[in-house]
Amino acid sequence: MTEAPPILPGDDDEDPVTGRSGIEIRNLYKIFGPEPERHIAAVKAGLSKAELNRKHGHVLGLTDISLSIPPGKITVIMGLSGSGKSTLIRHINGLIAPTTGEVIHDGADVCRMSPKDLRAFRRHKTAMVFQKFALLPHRTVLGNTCYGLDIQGVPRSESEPVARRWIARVGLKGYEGAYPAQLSGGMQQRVGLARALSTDADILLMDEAFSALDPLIRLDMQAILLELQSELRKTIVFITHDLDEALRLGERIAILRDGRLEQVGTGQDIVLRPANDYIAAFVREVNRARVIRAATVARPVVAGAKLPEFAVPGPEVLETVARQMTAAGVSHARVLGRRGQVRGTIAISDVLTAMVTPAAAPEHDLTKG
Ligand SMILES: Nc1ncnc2c1ncn2[C@@H]1O[C@H](COP(=O)(O)OP(=O)(O)OP(=O)(O)O)[C@@H](O)[C@H]1O
Repeated sequence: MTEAPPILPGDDDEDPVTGRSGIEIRNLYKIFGPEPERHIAAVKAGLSKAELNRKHGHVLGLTDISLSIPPGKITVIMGLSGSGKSTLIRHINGLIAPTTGEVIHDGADVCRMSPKDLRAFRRHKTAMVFQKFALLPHRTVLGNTCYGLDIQGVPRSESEPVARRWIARVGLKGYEGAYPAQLSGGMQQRVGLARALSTDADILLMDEAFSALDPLIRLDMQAILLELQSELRKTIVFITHDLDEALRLGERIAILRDGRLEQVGTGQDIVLRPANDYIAAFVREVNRARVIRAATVARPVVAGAKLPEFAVPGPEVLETVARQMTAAGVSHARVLGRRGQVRGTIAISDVLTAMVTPAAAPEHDLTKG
């Protein structure tokens, strides 16, 4: 196949069980200000962000966030500026304590860990990739990549081979001795990624990690992340304010607005079944052909009917399916699941209709079950 790798955020088939623990965020509230506890009851009773600010001079950062972050998947947290994305991700590694609520990982509440346990959790279980790269200017690529292992106390004789491996994996072999100032933005963020991966942390927290990059470099980094993730299956929490990036990367997408969760679901869910007008407006301009997948539009197989010979993968996006069917000169195709099983059939007219008509797609949604 000559196509680019398909965009596969999704609900087509179950992912293999990774055996790792995810993150469970429960009823999280965060009020910023000198006396957050004084106002929590009023906020829980419905005091709005604007009222809290006007009457009491406190800022409501997060309101009643409950979110399951599954292990081994990329969960994207998206929202506009000020919606609470950074505040939420900082709760996950305990950089911020909630006013009330819990962040459970491996049976322990990150918000209530002792300083010692929290330090160990941050160093060994989580790694962060930042928007502004956060590389140390006086360290080489190799020195920066070793940094996470240095603070874990791993000797250089052990950390350097690991770091060199990851430097090669992110495409920077040969640059081990270069300094950050000698690298482009994209290359610096590859170092950021190599540094995060070197620690072997299960949880990768990526805060607008690609937002400072030029569009093409950004696409490149997204592709690198997806490729690495298909093998590593880390628990990744990726923050972005960019819907295209969210749809490309997110196996699960949580949309925040003013500190509240508006919708959580797959990219398909959000584009095809927006929970409210706000989300609908958000996704209106999305290129549906690059989001909706063949399995979503497929019709169930009719017993006894002859199956078309031409086959398309169920997780493939419609843009690619349309191209494949047109190139093959076929009007109908079988739709296959990830394991090669027949999921249904698809007509080119269904593909084209779903690409342009908001209501057309969910009718025969075979992505569930
Ligand atoms: N330390 C703080 N003190 C007071 N208010 C804060 C603090 N940190 C965040 N806030 C407020 O909490 C809300 C959420 O901010 P946050 O930075 O989490 O949003 P964001 O979605 O990450 O925005 P951006 O995309 O601009 O980074 C905003 O109203 C912000 O002003």
